[in-house]
Order: sequence, then structure tokens, then C-alpha cells
Amino acid sequence: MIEFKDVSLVYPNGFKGLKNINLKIEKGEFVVIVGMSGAGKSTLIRSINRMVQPTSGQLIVNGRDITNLKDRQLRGLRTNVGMIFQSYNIVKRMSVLRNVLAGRLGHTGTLRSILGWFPQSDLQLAMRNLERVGIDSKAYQRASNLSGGQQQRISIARVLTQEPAVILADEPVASLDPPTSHKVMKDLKKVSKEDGLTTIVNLHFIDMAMEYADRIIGLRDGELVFDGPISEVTPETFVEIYGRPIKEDDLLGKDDEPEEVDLEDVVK
Ligand SMILES: Nc1ncnc2c1ncn2[C@@H]1O[C@H](COP(=O)(O)OP(=O)(O)OP(=O)(O)O)[C@@H](O)[C@H]1O
Repeated sequence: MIEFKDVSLVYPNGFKGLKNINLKIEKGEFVVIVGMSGAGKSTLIRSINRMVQPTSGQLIVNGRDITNLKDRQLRGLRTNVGMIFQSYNIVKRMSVLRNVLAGRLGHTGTLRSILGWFPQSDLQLAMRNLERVGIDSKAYQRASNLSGGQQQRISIARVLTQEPAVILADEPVASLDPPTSHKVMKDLKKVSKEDGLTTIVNLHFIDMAMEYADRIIGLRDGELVFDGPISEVTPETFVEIYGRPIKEDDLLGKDDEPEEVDLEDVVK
């Protein structure tokens, strides 16, 4: 369903972000991309929804080469390929529900969405997705009142409400503490498996990558240096990807502490 055929990407300043990437990702796979800072993880992910444009090769998404899509076709691609960011990208002054409904923008007319006229079916879908990530009780609160982990769950609910075939997640837990990171990754994996979504996640910590990935892709200096199921990953794999032995800093740590506490839930 996603295929990179000899894809390279040279940034305008001449820097080679991706070098001759060949890669095939099947429907429903949960793939984690690892690599040192600057290895090209974001560049690879962002080329799939064309936030950046490959300069050579073919990138096939759902049977179509997307490297040269323009305007309407590009909007169509971005409706089908949802994105989760490290910084959540939510509108903090709006309600949680309204943020989730923003996932329908690609499906609803612009005027309807500006006016906030969403069909009942969209509202039901948004509420169901909030329930799936455990924050439906917060639907009518301002998004800014929620904790970091809850704000990232808003963005997971939003991307589900978009009903994409593919989810891209660029360092989705990099701003969260370790227990919350695990909780959010578990939610993301659960919902993407339930819906059979192809999910590609950049992660910084290799123990997290091993815990949640079906398959690991390793990048180094814009090149693909490892691609295989986690059963094939050995300590040497990471030495190859990182170009050095693994350090403690490369590990997030165990999922053995309580998640960040929501004071409001405690008081209730
Ligand atoms: N617009 C740009 N112009 C020039 N170089 C860029 C541009 N965007 C990214 N780069 C460079 O491309 C390389 C890969 O960047 P990218 O953000 O994909 O890496 P990454 O593996 O995601 O790193 P990190 O973990 O730090 O986010 C880096 O050296 C970066 O400086």
C-alpha cells in the first residue's frame, strides 16, 4: 500500500535528506522508524503526505505515485493520510470535541465546518473516538484544560475521526513523561490495530520501538540501514543504525510508574 521506489530527497540547500530509499509497507502494519537525530526520520514520514517532496524516485500510496500531486489531489492524499505531531497541533481555546471534529474537514464542506455545522453522524463518530481513547468525559472542556497525555489523545481521536487509511506519527510521545508515553503508545497501537490502519511512527527511544513495533526501519544519514520484524532485531542492529553502542539515554525506561494524575478525576 506504501512503496518507496528509489526515493531521494535533496533539500533546496543541497542537503541530501533521503538517499535511494526502497521500502514497501503493507496495509495494517505498525512500523516504527528509528535513527539518530538528523537521520531523516521526519523527512521520510513527511514525504508520505507530501509535506516534503521527493526529488527523485516514485512514492506509491494506495496504488498512486504521489511525488507530483497538486492542489485537489494533494488535499485528497492528506485526507487519506492522517498525521499526529509531537506538539499535538490542537487549537487550545476550542473544546475537545471541536478539535476532534476538525478531523472531518477533508470530508465536510469548508463553509459548513467554519460555521460548525457538522452532521449528526460526524458528532457521533467524534464522540465514539473520544471514548476509545478514554477522554469522552472531557468533550466539552477547553482543550487547554487537559494534560499533555490527554491533549495527545485528542489528536489521536481527531486523526481517527478523519477516517484515514494511513496514520503518520512524528515523535508522538517526545513531550510526555515515560508512564504517559507508554499509555499513549498503547492507545495508538490499539486503535490502529482495531481499524486496520497502516501506522508509521518515529520514535526516539529504542526500548519503546521494540515494545510497540511490528517492524523496525532504521535510518542513518538518510539511508535505510535496517528493515525487519522485531524478531530479527539484535543489539548489533542498533549499533548499525546509531553508528555506536547503545547508551542509557537511548532508552526511555520501564512502564512501571503511575501515569500523570488528572487532579479533576481525583477530586471527583
Ligand atoms: N528544510 C530543510 N533544509 C535543509 N535541510 C533540512 C531541512 N529539513 C531538514 N533538514 C536536514 O535533514 C536532515 C534530516 O532531518 P530530519 O528532521 O528528517 O531528521 P530526524 O531523523 O527526524 O531528526 P530528529 O530526530 O532530530 O527530528 C537533518 O540533517 C536536517 O538538518
